[in-house]
Amino acid sequence: MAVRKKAFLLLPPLRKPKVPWKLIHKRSFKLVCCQKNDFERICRERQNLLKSFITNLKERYVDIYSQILPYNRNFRGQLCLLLVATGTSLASLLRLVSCLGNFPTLIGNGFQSRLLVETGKILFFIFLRCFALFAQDVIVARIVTEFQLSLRRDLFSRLLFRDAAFYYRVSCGNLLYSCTTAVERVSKLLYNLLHSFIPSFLQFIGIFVYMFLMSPPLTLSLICTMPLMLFIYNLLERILLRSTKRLQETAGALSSLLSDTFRNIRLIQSYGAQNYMLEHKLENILTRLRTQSYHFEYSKAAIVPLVTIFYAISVLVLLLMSAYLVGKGSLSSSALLTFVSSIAFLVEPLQVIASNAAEIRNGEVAWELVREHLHASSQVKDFGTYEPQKVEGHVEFRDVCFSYDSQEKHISDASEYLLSHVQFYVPAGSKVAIIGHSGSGKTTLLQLLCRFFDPVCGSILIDGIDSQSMKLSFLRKLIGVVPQDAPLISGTILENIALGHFHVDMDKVYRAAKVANALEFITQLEGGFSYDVGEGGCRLSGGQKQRIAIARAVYTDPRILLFDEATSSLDTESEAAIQSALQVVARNRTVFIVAHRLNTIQSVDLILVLERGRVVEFGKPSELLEKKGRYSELLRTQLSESSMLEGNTWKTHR
Ligand SMILES: Nc1ncnc2c1ncn2[C@@H]1O[C@H](COP(=O)(O)OP(=O)(O)OP(=O)(O)O)[C@@H](O)[C@H]1O
Repeated sequence: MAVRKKAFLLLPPLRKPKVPWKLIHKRSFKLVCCQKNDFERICRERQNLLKSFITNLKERYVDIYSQILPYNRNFRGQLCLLLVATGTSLASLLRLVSCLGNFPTLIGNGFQSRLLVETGKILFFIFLRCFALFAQDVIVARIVTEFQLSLRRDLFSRLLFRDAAFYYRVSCGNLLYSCTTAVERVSKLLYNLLHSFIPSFLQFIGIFVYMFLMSPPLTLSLICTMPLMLFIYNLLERILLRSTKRLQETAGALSSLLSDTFRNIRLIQSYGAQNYMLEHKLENILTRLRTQSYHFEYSKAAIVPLVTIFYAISVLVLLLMSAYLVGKGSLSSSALLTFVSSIAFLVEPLQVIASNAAEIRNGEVAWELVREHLHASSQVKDFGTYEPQKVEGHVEFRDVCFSYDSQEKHISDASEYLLSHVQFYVPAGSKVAIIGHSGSGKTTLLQLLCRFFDPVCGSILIDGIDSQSMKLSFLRKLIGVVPQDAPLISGTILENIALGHFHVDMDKVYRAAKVANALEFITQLEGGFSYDVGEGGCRLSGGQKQRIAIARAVYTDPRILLFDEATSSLDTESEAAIQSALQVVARNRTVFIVAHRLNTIQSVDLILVLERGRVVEFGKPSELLEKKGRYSELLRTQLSESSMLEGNTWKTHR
């Protein structure tokens, strides 16, 4: 027992994944110096290390592939065909080797019939193997193409339904990278796995068993260098894994930079920031990319030569061993010839596996990224089922608190909330203006109403029903939104007004455009409703974009309308057009207007004043004016500012 204990302590420390080397050395040093009564604790520690080592292996080799392989729905049938083709190619190879082994005994006896039969057999098996390899290629190509398409579809559909918090957290470049390059890399991984890795592995096992049955001592001498080779291979794989991860992170950053640059190209050009973007931003990433690419390529390049060196050493050991065995008379020279001809077929799969190692690692890292997007859960849950026949549009906020980072940290103090104990009731059909300083939480309040985020506490009720108990798609149809920046998608005006509708009702489109005060300018555009608005609506003015966004919100005839006002950036004519559109649109609907300029909200029924996330005033405009509180103060400040501005303008004109 004591000897066993000592032996156990002298074992090299098991490597726990992600434990730095220094720590491992410290640990092994402690192991050697420890007291005997610490033995049980050390045993437990080692068992845990072993467990985590096995879990790590399982995660890498079993879990990843068990998730990727069944991804394709029609996978099983095609996989069976692939197994048949692989089996046929392997069997024909083994038969080929054995036929080649018979050949030396037939040489020297002229063209006898057996020689012809053996030649015919060899030809047949060569053809059979070539046909099986062709079938393998075709089946793998079909599996991989189907896999790639269904993975792209699935990823895109998951991303379309992700919540707003996700899109604030993950960069656009990362998402582009995941949907394009990462998917291609995972497909390449599957291709390598089915086309090279599994057939090569099966070929290796088949030839190995065949050789072992022929001569166990020679086979063992051949593989005596294998543990060392596997160790080196494993080490290189780890290095590859690390550099692949870094490389993919940098590639994601590059995609982010590119999408950011092209989206904001006019801003960059107008500030003359092209050289800054090129020499500072891009150069930084390219330098990182260069270093990481070299690191990756060097490790990749080292794999095949190392495998070949170990192969050469194994062959030398084999030659020595065979000389000894032939000399002793326990191995015939024809058996030796068959054995040697088999070695080429044994080494070929090893080289294939080694040369594909880098791409397999690349694919595994890309899969981690894709899997994260596929399986991460949304913070906003769609558990509600309630879909009432008729909705009036009464809206109530009941003691609502909210913070954007409530998911990351626990909030104990109410003052840390962005919106704190917000409480108000808006009867159906009312027009409410939400006012307050920039950053006071006005837009956030509207985002909560649409359930882009859920409150940390309290509830939001529509017609007295908690909005979380309603089906999310129903709730979103109930609410029309005109955001501050009035975003448009690339396509025609028609597509933008009837966004998301497969069947377009042209009468409704005309009516929506008319009430949004957009019909006149649309009919003047070339192609009218078929006019292409360009990427993000870049071929329209700010006021035109706003009016199309209003028409879009009206098209679905929502009970509640949210308007995040951005009229301050428009000229007086566009602003007047939008204001009059709003007057029409607002009829018979509950409307929330985030107002930045108080002169635009003279005809509202209620005013809600937000200050640092708290409702400081709520009521009819006349009541609030009488009260002489925050609203009248804000109104006075804005009026004096605008009269000063007008005075300045007048002076300049003079
Ligand atoms: N996705 C987000 N993640 C973290 N913080 C956010 C996020 N969106 C907004 N904020 C922060 O929340 C606060 C309120 O933002 P919000 O857009 O609601 O203000 P606002 O009153 O509408 O401002 P403005 O009048 O300037 O549009 C701001 O301090 C802002 O920095």
